[in-house]
Amino acid sequence: MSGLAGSCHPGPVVAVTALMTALAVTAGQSAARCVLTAAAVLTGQLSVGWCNDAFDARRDMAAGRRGKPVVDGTVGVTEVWGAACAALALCVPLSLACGLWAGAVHLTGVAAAWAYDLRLKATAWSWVPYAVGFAALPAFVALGLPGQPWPAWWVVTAGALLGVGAHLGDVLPDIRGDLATGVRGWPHRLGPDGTRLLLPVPLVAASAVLALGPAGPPGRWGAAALAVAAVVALAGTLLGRRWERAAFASAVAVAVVDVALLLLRGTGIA
Ligand SMILES: CC(C)=CCC/C(C)=C/CC/C(C)=C/COP(=O)(O)OP(=O)(O)O
Repeated sequence: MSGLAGSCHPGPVVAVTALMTALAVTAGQSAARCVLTAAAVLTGQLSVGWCNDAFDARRDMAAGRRGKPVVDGTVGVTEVWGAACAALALCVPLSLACGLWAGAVHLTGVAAAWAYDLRLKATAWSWVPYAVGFAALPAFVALGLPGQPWPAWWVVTAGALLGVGAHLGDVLPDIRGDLATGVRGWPHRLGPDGTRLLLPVPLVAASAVLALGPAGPPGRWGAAALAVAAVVALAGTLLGRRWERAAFASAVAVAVVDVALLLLRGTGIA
């Protein structure tokens, strides 16, 4: 059981599910709908995480990659595939139970993420599933509100930008190891320096869209958050020339600002 838990990419699964549940609450979904939204997002994320480890198992074993349960032998590849398919099978009705449009949008995001796992991860298009998947998540929450309102442009755009930033940040620490095993996604083609320099751009752009996108002035908190994000990103870019970890840490800090802004703007996403 711990092997299965470890191979679902538990960190992102918990973080994305918690964030979307919080967004559902602030956006004004009913308690029952919030539970349904959380369950749909959880099963979608689990299916993508398990599919990723199951599909990569042979390569990870050949590379003797540490920290992967299928490589350590704490879970079998067949079990991980079974879990991925079971989670996906649950995700379909749970998503559609939030409404036809909401379900279709969420399942499009999940399908894009499976395409990442099965094919696009090792291509120049590796950023596309992240953009589509992360844009779909707030759209799913908005369309799950009473009356199925269309999401605001700025929340979908910010989601896509956060997704691109998440992709660059996820790959940055692994670029050199991945290149040794033949994976050549978009960040690998940019190289470690190119990825490090580009990383803050979509994240600060997301801050700007979240602060300035909604109608009316950004307010004191919005303006302060945007200023903090810009300063932290600049510091990360300068310090990152010497310490790559500083670039990564500053990107995480800007992403935290983005999440706070997203929740602050939660009531107006539709
Ligand atoms: C709506 C929705 C489902 C959105 C998610 C979007 C998306 C593309 C997620 C991918 C998550 C994932 C398993 C990354 C692992 O990447 P990796 O294989 O580079 O990392 P690893 O080698 O460390 O496992």
